[in-house]
Amino acid sequence: MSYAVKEMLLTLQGEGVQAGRRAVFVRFAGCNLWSGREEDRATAICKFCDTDFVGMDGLGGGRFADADALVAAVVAMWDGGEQDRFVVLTGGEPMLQVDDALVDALHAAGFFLAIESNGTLPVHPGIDWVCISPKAGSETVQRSGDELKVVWPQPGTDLEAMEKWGFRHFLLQPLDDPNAVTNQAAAMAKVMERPRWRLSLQTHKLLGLR
Ligand SMILES: C[S@@+](CC[C@H](N)C(=O)[O-])C[C@H]1O[C@@H](n2cnc3c(N)ncnc32)[C@H](O)[C@@H]1O
Ligand SMILES: Nc1nc2[nH]cc(C(=O)O)c2c(=O)[nH]1
Ligand code: SF4
Ligand SMILES: [Mg+2]
Repeated sequence: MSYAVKEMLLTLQGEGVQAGRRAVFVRFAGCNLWSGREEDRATAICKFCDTDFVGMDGLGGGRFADADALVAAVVAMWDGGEQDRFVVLTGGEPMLQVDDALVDALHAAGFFLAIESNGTLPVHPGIDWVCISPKAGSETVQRSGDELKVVWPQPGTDLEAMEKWGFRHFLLQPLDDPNAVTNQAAAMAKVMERPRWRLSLQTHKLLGLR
């Protein structure tokens, strides 16, 4: 299978329990909860997306003919030794494209594989670190993994029900929109009220990283 990649970048994982780790990000093109067009945002299932995932025109992006071609680009972007190789598969929705061939080829190249997924599709069982970020109005079928990262506030979200899901870590990430300061306060207040949850900040935005 070929892969449509919006962009590829070397940066620090900014969010969640792995925040601070050097990582290659592979941002797959396309999502099943929003077209990515601004004129469709108001009617999309996911309305608050902070990401451009349309097309293959970003830095390091393109159409990769097969898993070996994509992994060669990831290795080149890693630009380091063979230890501690870390790749984050994101998007868009990566589970629309991630398959056995890609997971096997990334593992063969020595990478630890993390994914950022909206949970509407089962995550590939070979992924080493599963981050699910559910979206109100969609069905979360992937209810287990390493971290559940809920963007907050998000009307229609039942945190108590989610606490019964099979995750190791439960995170609230303030919604980044024009009300970001209010949203940060709401997320902090919710963590004080429900200590199962901890705060996830988008540290790359605070640091001016991509
Ligand atoms: C752009 S999404 C791509 C991966 C996948 N489609 C998903 O939603 O998990 C990456 C992460 O950014 C989060 N995110 C997107 N827009 C956000 C916003 N405006 N404020 C805070 N987090 C946001 C998502 O919830 C997700 O955890
Ligand atoms: N630095 C950085 N960390 C991230 N963690 C998750 C991201 C994403 O968009 O999936 C992201 C991102 O876009 N940049
Ligand atoms: S599911 Fe993820 S990529 Fe898709 S629109 Fe929502 S935040 Fe953006
Ligand atoms: Mg992002």
